[in-house]
Amino acid sequence: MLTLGVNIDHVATIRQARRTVEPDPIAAAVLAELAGADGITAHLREDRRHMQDRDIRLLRETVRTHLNLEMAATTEMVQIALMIKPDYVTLVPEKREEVTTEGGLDIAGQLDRLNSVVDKLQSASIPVSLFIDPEPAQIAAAAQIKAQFIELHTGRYAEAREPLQVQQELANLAKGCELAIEAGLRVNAGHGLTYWNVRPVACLPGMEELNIGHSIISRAVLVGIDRAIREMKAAMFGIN
Ligand SMILES: CC(=O)[C@@H](O)[C@H](O)COP(=O)(O)O
Ligand SMILES: NCC(=O)COP(=O)(O)O
Repeated sequence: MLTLGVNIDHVATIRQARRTVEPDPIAAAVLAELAGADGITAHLREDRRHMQDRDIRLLRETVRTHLNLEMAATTEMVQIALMIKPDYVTLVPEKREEVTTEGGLDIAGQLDRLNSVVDKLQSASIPVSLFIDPEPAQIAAAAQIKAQFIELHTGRYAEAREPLQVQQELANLAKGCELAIEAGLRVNAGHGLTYWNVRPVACLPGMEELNIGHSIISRAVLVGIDRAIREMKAAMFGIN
């Protein structure tokens, strides 16, 4: 059954705009779970632009579904993950200057380094997901280093505007999903998914979890987080 991981980073983005204590992403996570979130996703960026270390510690104590910690594959982040023990880690590429995560990990280009990070996390019983573009070489590399999951980066699909381009990007995601499952990987997806574009991705055979943040939190500012999450689940499952 397809699940929804609600990414609460942008609750922290609003708090950090004033370096104050509200809104608290921990409260948002509790409300998200009450509204039907199947998991909570949080990205602890190296520059701490939104989530803070304290948030991750408290989320670990309070999340009742599962906690997906998104992080760069750095020594500092691996230490944090080993201490926090999230339910799974998603390794993502990070650039200080980017507005948001611009592309997937180049696993094929840093196989040894990522292999060692995946090993460290898995040795501590933390399953690992790798955030990648739907490219056959990256999928093969993810299988080679024995990650349990990949998360297909849906950014190019979300940004496509011409109908043919949208279809092409969706076909790339479908092919990526199929190749990954054949290679023994479990498949999640996310980035840039909205109420309007989520359904075709939700329908891809074998898709396990969609991680969605910006669109849900944007709607939550206007209609409340409970309604925003219930409406996203309805959009995923094609319920009007
Ligand atoms: C990896 C990913 O797609 C999301 O976690 C995204 O990075 C949300 O955080 P930012 O908006 O800081 O990029
Ligand atoms: N990994 C994707 C994610 O967690 C949420 O991305 P977005 O919906 O905020 O673009």
